[in-house]
Amino acid sequence: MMHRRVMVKVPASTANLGPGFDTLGMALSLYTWIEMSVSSDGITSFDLYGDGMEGIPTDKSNLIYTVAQQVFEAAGVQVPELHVAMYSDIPLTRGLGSSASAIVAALVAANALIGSPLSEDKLFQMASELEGHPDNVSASLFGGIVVAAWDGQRAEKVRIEPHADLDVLVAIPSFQLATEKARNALPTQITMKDAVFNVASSSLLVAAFASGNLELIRFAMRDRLHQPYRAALIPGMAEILEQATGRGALGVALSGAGPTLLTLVDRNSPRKAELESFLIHTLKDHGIHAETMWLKPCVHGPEITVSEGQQAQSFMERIKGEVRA
Ligand SMILES: Nc1ncnc2c1ncn2[C@@H]1O[C@H](COP(=O)(O)OP(=O)(O)O)[C@@H](O)[C@H]1O
Ligand SMILES: N[C@@H](CCOP(=O)(O)O)C(=O)O
Repeated sequence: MMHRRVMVKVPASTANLGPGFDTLGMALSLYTWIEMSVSSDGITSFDLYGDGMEGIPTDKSNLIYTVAQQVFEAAGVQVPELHVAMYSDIPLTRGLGSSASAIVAALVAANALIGSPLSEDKLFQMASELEGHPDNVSASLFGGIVVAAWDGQRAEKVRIEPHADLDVLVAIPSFQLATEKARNALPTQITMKDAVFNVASSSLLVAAFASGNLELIRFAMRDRLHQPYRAALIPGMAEILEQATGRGALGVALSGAGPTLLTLVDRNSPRKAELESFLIHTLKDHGIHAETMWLKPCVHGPEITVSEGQQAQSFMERIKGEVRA
């Protein structure tokens, strides 16, 4: 273990997919990489690469470090000093599951570093508990579309293979919105009518994904549990939710807790450019600058590479062919 290095590549995720609040997730082709090894000089250190890592702690309060220590504790081993290198293409605090991908990366890397004593299910349970909801972590851990339920004690999931024709277009506003803030915007009670609406929509959406019925997505991807309350935090969101399916999207939703807006698109659609322009201009009309990205559902979970001894190439040299920018 002393000279072992574990490289893990973990996908981003979009949670809720509209009506499936805290339940539905889909992995996306946007990634975080971390490399973990036992520190050779007995001091914990971090190399954080790329834009957007400002403010991420480089001491033992770092999320990757604290999650790794929970793995070691659960396995009954002690690895107090680590070296962690990290790079992420997933913008932080935008509703694309950056925290979940970091948690999953830390769990998987730490477990591999000590010879994988913890089962995948144990890592899933720990991830759900750490994130507080299972939707993002299950997508990052298992890939594809995942239906996950967590009762505070135990998480269960079923994975669905995404339809090959599904493309994903996201519009990522330039401002950040912490998940905690967007959760605090939600009411403590909702009407029976709205609850029934969401049970129906979410169930139909899962059935549409499972049966490959892309035409149903538009009708099923509607929500009354969280999106109406979060719309006040994201200028232009209400208009986009209302009009995107008329502009070429199969379905539209707030991605996770936002502020990113997500559309599902048939990859053969002739209206892709129209949709992209509609998203950008609607947000711009509301004073919001946004970056769009065309993504695919990511069909697999973490990719793990374990190596022993020194590496001739640096961390960034090894991943540079795969990063987005
Ligand atoms: N790679 C990372 N390493 C350490 N902390 C991270 C990492 N990625 C995300 N985080 C933490 O997660 C927070 C964002 O989580 P959250 O508000 O749930 O938004 P989202 O998960 O949608 O990006 C960041 O502010 C940071 O504290
Ligand atoms: N179900 C959660 C999902 C939060 O996702 P994130 O990517 O914004 O962290 C919620 O809607 O609060």
